[in-house]
Amino acid sequence: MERYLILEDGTVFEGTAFGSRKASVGEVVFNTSMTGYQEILSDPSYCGQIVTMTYPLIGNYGINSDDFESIIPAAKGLVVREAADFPSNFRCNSTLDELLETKGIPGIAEIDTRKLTRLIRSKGSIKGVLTAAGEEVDVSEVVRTLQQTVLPTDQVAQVSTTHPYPSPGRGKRVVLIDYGMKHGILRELNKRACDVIVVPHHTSANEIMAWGPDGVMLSNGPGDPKDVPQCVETIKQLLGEVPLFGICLGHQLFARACGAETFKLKFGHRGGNHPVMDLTTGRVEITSQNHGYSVDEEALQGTRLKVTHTALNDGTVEGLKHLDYPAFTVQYHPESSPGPEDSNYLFDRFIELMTANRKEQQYA
Ligand SMILES: NC(=O)CC[C@H](N)C(=O)O
Repeated sequence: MERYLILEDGTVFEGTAFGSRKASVGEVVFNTSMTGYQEILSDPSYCGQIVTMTYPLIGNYGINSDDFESIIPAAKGLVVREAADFPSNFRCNSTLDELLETKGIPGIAEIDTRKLTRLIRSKGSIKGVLTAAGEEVDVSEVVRTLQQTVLPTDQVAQVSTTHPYPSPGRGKRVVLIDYGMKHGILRELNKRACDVIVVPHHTSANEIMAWGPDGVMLSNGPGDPKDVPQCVETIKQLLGEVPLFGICLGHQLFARACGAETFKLKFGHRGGNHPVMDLTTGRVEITSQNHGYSVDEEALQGTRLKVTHTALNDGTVEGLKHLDYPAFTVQYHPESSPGPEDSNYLFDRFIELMTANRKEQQYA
């Protein structure tokens, strides 16, 4: 059945519908990962976005019960060149088409994803509509409405947990602030025996400290860091009280809490092979990334933040540490899911930081 992807600049892509039959609106972005579509679709940071996969064959190993990064995928749509009809993998228990249908996410196939990606790269991330399957539309009317549409700014509230919950361990007590957490972060902490309490994004610093944490983890999440100023305030209050480790949105919120600025990148970094240099060691990590905003390096002057990592593709800030307090953050995804695991060591660094801080407090 036919379906259209219509962009706010008037470009129309005609393709075939799969997944949910309904229409949807979102910011159209592209991801260059060759595999990992299940993790990408279920990464809550894609809330409100229509994701284009640049790799031409998607769905070929199906969907399994192990690789979800959240229970309810929040992406607004999926755009592919070819959607595999007959997946083959020993873990596969449903098709991509079935998943998208049950979760109410529209998909479009047979799209020239190279052309679409080049368009996004030259014009920047752009609003788009996936039309309802089989429905004829008045393109100029759709474009006009789309141009006037303001996309929601409450994505963090949409995907964060509403109640605190434990993920117990016998090791370090970590309060994990859920701005739209990928399960991979929790998995990495639990793998290191952490006693994790996941809390909603609006939890106050007092409530967090009342759990007696050894450290606080600031998760990834969707949207613009400027849209959640109360989360920035909470981080300000936590800074210096407890070791902090932030990932992606957590990194951006931390930077803002320390007086830095963030800005929107033209088309973002989304993929599984982004090279990042660790400026301390000179070592290059191949990283998994998904972000549309970035910390402004120039605005770091006058703050107590030091750049620890930079992106080799465009030189933007990829890691920060605080010069006075035990706190560090990265823009990329050390939990991978999907992608290379080169930066997994950062979770060990967080454990070491918590241990060192505990010792310092004991002998203070
Ligand atoms: N993965 C993330 O946490 C993304 C952070 C933020 N929403 C951005 O797009 O930059």
